[in-house]
Amino acid sequence: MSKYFSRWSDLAAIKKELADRDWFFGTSGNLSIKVSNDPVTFLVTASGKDKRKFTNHDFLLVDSNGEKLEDTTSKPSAETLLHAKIYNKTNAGCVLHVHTIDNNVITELYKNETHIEFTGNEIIKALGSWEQDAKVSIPIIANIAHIPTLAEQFDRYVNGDSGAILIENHGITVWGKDAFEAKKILEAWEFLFSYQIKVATIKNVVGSF
Ligand SMILES: CSC[C@@H](O)[C@@H](O)C(=O)COP(=O)(O)O
Ligand SMILES: [Zn+2]
Repeated sequence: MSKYFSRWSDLAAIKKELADRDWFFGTSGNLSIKVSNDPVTFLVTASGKDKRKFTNHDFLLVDSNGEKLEDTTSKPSAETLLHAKIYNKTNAGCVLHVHTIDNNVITELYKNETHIEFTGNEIIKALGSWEQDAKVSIPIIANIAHIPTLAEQFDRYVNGDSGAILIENHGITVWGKDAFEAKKILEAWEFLFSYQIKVATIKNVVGSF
């Protein structure tokens, strides 16, 4: 099987897992997987589709600028430029972007903060930090409608082969060396967001008595 088809099936598999989690509300979300390094090419989800549905037109191949390399009427994701920033700058092999209630609410809870820090939770090990009392931090950037401007802001925090960035009241983008790692990172952050929101809610309710 060519690399193209093998990567296609890897991306379809992760898309199915995220769809099973119901993380693709209202056509939101976009996913990509690297196909080649030199030149950089990657498969990215087609724009505007319901990512819970599975068709032969779900993904298209694009170049390092996010321009399509296939003769198709499909358009690459509106946020392809964010994926391109990661592949051009790091050795990441997979990028996942989802809008969840938790990843939106957490940015509201930490409005005016540039980062959110988490410590004291076992799931932090899934983010690669194994030491006692490890701290992890995720940046929050403003949600700018003009994608090239958003991509410039986003690029400031693309600093390693794996990582995650929150976009305020929009969603999260994570990346890792392959689909397995990217999904692990995504799930660990979503766990931390959900945990933090529940703790904050309980403390608020208890505090009001
Ligand atoms: C309807 S969700 C809003 C979109 O603008 C975007 O944020 C998104 O995640 C999906 O856009 P897409 O172009 O389908 O990749
Ligand atoms: Zn989005």
